[in-house]
Amino acid sequence: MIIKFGLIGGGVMGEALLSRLIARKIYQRSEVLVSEPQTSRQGFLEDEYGVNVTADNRLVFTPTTEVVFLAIKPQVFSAIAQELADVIDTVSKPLVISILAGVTLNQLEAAFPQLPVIRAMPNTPATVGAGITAICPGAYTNANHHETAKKLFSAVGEVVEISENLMDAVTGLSGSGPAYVALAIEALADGGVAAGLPRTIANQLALQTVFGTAKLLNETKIHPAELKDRVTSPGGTTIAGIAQLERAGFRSALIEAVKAATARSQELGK
Ligand SMILES: NC(=O)C1=CN([C@@H]2O[C@H](COP(=O)(O)OP(=O)(O)OC[C@H]3O[C@@H](n4cnc5c(N)ncnc54)[C@H](OP(=O)(O)O)[C@@H]3O)[C@@H](O)[C@H]2O)C=CC1
Ligand SMILES: O=C(O)[C@@H]1CCC=N1
Repeated sequence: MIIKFGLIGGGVMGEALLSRLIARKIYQRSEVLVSEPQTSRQGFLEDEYGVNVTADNRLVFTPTTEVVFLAIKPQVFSAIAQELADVIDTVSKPLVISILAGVTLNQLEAAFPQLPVIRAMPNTPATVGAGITAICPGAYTNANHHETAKKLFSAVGEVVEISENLMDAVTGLSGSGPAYVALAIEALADGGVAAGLPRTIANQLALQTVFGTAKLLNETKIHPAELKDRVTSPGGTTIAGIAQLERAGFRSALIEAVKAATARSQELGK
C-alpha cells in the first residue's frame, strides 16, 4: 500500500475534498488513507470512494505520504497533535494542510515541528465544486507546497491566497457564510408560504432566486447596489420589501453575523 494522501477526519469537509480529489484523479483511490474513529463512517468512505481507512491517525504518516490533511474539529486538535508527536516524519517532510477554524500557523508549526504547513479555510459548496478556499502558507513552505495546496483546493472551487491575520475574517464570511445563505433561503420560502404559496413552489422560487442572483452578479460583474436599483420600481413592490428589511436591521444583522463568527474563530485559536 503506497499512501500519498492522508486525511485525518472523514467528516463533512473531509469527504467533500476527498470526493473531488478522487473524481479528478488527483490521487488514485489506493493512494489515499482516511483516519476516522467511527466504524460506520469508515465503512461508508471505503464503500463510496474505494479508499483505505483506519482508526489510527498515526498511520497516515508513511515514508511516501505527500500531504497530511487535517479535517477534525478544532476542539480535538491538541489531543491529536500529542498523539502524533512521535510519528511525525521529519525525513520525508509531508505537507500538512489544516482547515481547522481558528487554529493558527504558530500552533500548527509547534505541533508539526519542521514540517511545511498551510492553513486553509474552504466552505461547504466545495462538495459540488463551487467552494472558495483561502490559503495561507507557513514559514517552512516553498513554491511547490503552494502549488500543491492550490491544485487540491482548485478541485473544489476557487482559491485565494491571503495573509494569516485575515483568516478569521474569511472564516466568519465565506467559511460560515453558506449557513447564513441557507437560513436566508429557508426564510424567503417561509415568507412565500406565509403569503399563500405551496411549500414546494416557495422552496423552488427562493432557491432559484438566490442562485440566479448570484449567477447574474458573477457573470455581469455589476455592483449589488446597481442590481438592487434595477429591481426596484418607483412606488413598487421591491422598495416596500426593502423598507421592511431596513426597519428589521437586515444589513446590520449580516454585518454583525460575520463579525461574531470572526470573533469566535479568534477565540478558537486561543
Ligand atoms: N463544516 C464546514 O462548513 C467547515 C468546516 N471547517 C473546518 O473543518 C473541520 C471539520 O469540520 P466538519 O467536517 O464540519 O466536521 P465533522 O464533525 O463533520 O468532521 C470531523 C470528523 O473528524 C472525526 N474525528 C473526531 N475525532 C477524531 C480523532 N480523534 N481522530 C480522527 N478523526 C476524528 C469525526 O468523527 P466523529 O463524527 O466520530 O466524531 C468526524 O468524522 C473543522 O475544524 C472546521 O473548523 C472549515 C470550513 C468549513
Ligand atoms: O462553524 C464552524 O466552526 C466551521 C468553520 C467554518 C464553517 N464551519
